Amino acid sequence: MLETEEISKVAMEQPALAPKAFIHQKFGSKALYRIEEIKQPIETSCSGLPFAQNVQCLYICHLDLPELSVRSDPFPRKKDAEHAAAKMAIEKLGLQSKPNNLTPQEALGELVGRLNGFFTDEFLFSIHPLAGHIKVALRRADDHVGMIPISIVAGCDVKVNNLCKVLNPKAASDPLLVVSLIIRAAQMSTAILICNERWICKQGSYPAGFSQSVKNLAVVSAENMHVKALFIPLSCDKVVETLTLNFSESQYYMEEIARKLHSADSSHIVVSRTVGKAASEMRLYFSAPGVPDRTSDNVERNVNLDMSLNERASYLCGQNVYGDAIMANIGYTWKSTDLFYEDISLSSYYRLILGKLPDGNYKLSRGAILAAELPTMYTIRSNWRGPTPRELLCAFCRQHQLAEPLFSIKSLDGAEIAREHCEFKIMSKSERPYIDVKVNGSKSDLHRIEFDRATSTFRCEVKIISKKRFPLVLIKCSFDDTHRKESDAVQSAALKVLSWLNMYSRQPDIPMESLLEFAHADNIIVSSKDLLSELSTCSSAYDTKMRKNFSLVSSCTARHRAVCDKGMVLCKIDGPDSGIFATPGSVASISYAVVLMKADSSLKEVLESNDEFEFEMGVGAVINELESCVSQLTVNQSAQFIVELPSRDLILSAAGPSAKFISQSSLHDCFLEFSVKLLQVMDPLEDRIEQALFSPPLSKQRLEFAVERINELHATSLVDFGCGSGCLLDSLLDHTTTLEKIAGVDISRKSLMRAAKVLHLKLSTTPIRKSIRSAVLYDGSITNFDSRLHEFDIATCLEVIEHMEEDQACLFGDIVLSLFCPIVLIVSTPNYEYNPILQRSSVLPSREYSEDKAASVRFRNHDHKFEWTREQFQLWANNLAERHHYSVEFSGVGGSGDMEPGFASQIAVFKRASNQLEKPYLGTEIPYEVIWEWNNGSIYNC
Ligand SMILES: C[S@@+](CC[C@H](N)C(=O)[O-])C[C@H]1O[C@@H](n2cnc3c(N)ncnc32)[C@H](O)[C@@H]1O
Ligand SMILES: [Mg+2]
Repeated sequence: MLETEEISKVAMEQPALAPKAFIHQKFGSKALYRIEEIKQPIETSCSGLPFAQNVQCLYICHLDLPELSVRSDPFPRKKDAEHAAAKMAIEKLGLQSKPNNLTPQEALGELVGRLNGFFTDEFLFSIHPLAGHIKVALRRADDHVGMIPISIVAGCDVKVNNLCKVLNPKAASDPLLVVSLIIRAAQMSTAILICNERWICKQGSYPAGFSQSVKNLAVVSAENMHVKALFIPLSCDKVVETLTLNFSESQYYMEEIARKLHSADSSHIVVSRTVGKAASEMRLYFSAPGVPDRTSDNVERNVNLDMSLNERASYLCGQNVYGDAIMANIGYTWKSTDLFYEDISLSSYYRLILGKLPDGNYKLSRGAILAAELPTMYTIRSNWRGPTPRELLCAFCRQHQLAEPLFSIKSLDGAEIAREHCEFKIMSKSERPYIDVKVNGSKSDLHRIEFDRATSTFRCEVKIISKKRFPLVLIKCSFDDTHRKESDAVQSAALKVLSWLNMYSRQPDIPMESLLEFAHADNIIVSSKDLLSELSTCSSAYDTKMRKNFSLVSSCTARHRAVCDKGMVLCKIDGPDSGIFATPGSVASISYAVVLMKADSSLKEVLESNDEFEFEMGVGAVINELESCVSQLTVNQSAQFIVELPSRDLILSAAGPSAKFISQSSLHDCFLEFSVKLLQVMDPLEDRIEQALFSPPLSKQRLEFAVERINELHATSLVDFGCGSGCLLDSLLDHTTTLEKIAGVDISRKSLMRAAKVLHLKLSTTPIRKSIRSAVLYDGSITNFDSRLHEFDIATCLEVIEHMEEDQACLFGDIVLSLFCPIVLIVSTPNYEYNPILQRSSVLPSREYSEDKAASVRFRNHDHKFEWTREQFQLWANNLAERHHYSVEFSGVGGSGDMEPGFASQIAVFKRASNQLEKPYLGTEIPYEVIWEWNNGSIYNC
């Protein structure tokens, strides 16, 4: 169980939102402010002013919201007019989250007053949704003239609901309780009459002739309307279906809903609050189970009621819905007295459910339900697409009636980092703080990393507190984010919590212990029992019933199998190779279409398509198969691949108008076919910097540096450690060198595939240097020794070590010089001291660096695990060289070695002291896997 006291203070101190900010939060760009300027005469012009001031300029603000328009009083300042309009709108819509600090007694008084207001003569001429209901009721020909169902009062007026919540907090989730509270309040009023505990109306009649004038008002405009709605059966085993509500001009629409729900009349119908968007009139309707006396604690009845809780419908609206339910988008609005109605498709229902899942809002707002996935990592703002993790987490909490997440940031300086992370430390004022890393696990062999005191790490803590049992902490996550902006730390932390919640929602039957283990690994503390009870209403949507897969395409033929054993997708690629491809950290722009297909071609429905869709590579922002396919394409190439069907609800969410047809079709033997085209690639930030600021780009300068060393040495064999997509090896083939044998090693299979493609093309088509006799690409980690690469003339390791954990980089150093034993080893890595120049530069294509000038110096790439100063690099290299009898010289590219702060990219060239190895290596260790091999023109391809 987590501590609670400290939280209450923080949460209490949260400032209330200003009216404009509140409107913005609720309606976003749908809130339209228009300022009208009016001139008003001033009665007495002020003496002493040089010109007589006869008129004064005033401003009126018109605020248009989807469901309401208001007009402020005139104000001398535009700002005040806007403020007043926003305040009016909030009051009219009853949006204030809680009437300020009312006692239950005061709330009851206000409730009686509010109800009285609805049954005055003037109210009928106001534009309030309830006025429409009363006007139709006055046209009734039966005994219930002028009477409206009690539940519609709460359904149409948020303020009534809010007052009921003060009377009993359980009213927030229980519309039956709200009905009981309204009855109680109405009984205290002499102006209101309650009939059969179901109807409510004015006590006494409206003035003579009044009813006639009301009848003349247009209430229901069209004749014989047909509105598509949804039927959500009580039993989760029965599917949700569409149904048509038929209205005629003379009929009250609630009566048609009652008829469809097999209820005697509209007074038996209970209405939920609106579902979905702010402007929506979408609600759930159900038959009131028995006499709705919920104010007394009748346990027996509650038990029975629980049995008939419609889980799916309750989850959608966040209120208890009993029995079969109808979801319809219909009602009177604040804008007009006419009945508003809109069809609801089956797909909208599944989208609503999807929107409540932690990753659902991301998929929906990206318009990519089948293609997008919630990314696993937040790298930099400029690479993120769609709502930010923080926005997504806030939306999730709001939807699940959890309190808004609290984020608190703490900045740790270098000294604090060292203090928190290591056992060995010196912290005198004159010395820089440092961490000692053990090399080869030995305490005597320590590698020292020093911190700049100004280097910041941000620790972001996220807390989600229960609204119902305030201030109980349900989730707490503490997360360190090194060398980045505070806002990035917040986003990363929010994403972590979201990802954990996502795991829970995807596998509702996952044992709690495993869930907690995952949480623990991510530094997330969960008050499991309490969290589950808070989220219990979602259990049905998280239920396997809802997320059950269609039967998977077991009969999928070999031709159809998309994913091969190594996680690569087999895709049919069209178009010439343009040489521009997307690597991790870059942003790919693609167009794609997803078609639902049946193996015998009897079904072919386009489910989703996007003409331009951008996503960051390498962070899981799209489904695996799509990322794998895109990584094999070059710009302007297109490809097709197929995948097995995802869950039923996901297909139906994406299906749009065809959802009804699809839900009735057998999806046995169906699969999804993706057609993708790579339109454009935005390079990773590090590459963008290197290309924008250096000419030739640093990668080219590093290559030229290596070629010079190869020629100096007359090297005949070269291995590139961490060869990536083979840039160095490929470019070497364009130079005249003495090389005969080249090899590359990397752990990224995707990069190796690309390298193989490029090298294969060049070696087999261009009449290249005859000198090359063999080329091999290996899949393996450079921290493991493979005897096939023993004693090459030259080894390169360019911009790789900083992508490994620091201890692994140190291990690589030892392995390469003690076991691989090249004559020359070239290692390059960024010079951390050069970063301020890059960050200050105005030529940077990304806004990322220019955004926060005040922030600390950060790494060049989110994937860098460390970046060393010249001193740190030289300390590492000198110690390493000494341990393994190598000499070392320092150089670099970009900038100058003679001027502060040195080269942009620092290079160490290690040379073996003796030409002959003391002990030749005799063993055979071959942990690497050959990915591709070329020998004197004969090709061996894995
Ligand atoms: C920034 S890229 C550099 C690629 C290439 N050397 C160049 O200069 O273009 C870093 C590469 O190191 C690889 N890498 C990281 N850790 C590795 C390891 N332990 N073993 C092999 N390769 C590794 C990554 O997969 C990636 O391809
Ligand atoms: Mg790098």
